[in-house]
Amino acid sequence: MSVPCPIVFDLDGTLIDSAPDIHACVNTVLRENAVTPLPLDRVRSFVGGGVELLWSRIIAARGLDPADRPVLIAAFMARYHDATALTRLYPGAAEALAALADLGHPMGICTNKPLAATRNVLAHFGLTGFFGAVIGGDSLPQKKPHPAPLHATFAALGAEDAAAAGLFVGDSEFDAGCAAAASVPFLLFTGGYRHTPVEQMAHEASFSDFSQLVRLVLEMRPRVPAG
Ligand SMILES: O=C(O)COP(=O)(O)O
Ligand SMILES: [Mg+2]
Repeated sequence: MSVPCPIVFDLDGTLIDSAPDIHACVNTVLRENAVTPLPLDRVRSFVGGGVELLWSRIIAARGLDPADRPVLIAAFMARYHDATALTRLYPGAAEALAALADLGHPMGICTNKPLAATRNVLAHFGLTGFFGAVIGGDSLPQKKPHPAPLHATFAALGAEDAAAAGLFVGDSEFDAGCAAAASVPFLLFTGGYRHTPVEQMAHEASFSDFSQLVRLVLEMRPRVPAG
């Protein structure tokens, strides 16, 4: 049989719905600074490019002083690094990961979320053992949509030739751009935090429910008997 392909997953908006925790941490910091809180939809629309971009958008939305950015980010990170109480796994995500692991797929995480917060949320949901490589938003100088984090995740899985063999599963424009820049086929989870209509995003296939994922992977990477 052919070797099961490596699969790299995005995290926020793909495996987990973490926007409610991000929203709560943001609003705690805003309240502490006597700034009007932001609605959940607004904060969710700011997620995808990492913590620095999140706060650039919050500062622009609330007309805050950009000079306060480092202090605001530090106050946010003190809460965010272990914030899991309001975060939920998307239905069927854990079952799909287990099924793909049972089929022998090496799996990794490539997220713009900071690494400490990533490791804490993976541990919280009992997912750590599924992933042979975890690259966070602060693991490298570059973040998605730069291709470097995705290349690094596949390399850490021992899959240097990821472009030919691997798959990247994500929810956002940052993921689609990263996959294209890295020449890795992209599976779009349509239930996450994207802004762009599905048909306007570059992707090889899409799914709206994790019960569809294993079949999709097997269709995209059929196991052909060797020889
Ligand atoms: O934290 C973010 O802004 C985005 O994280 P993600 O790359 O897992 O979607
Ligand atoms: Mg995402």
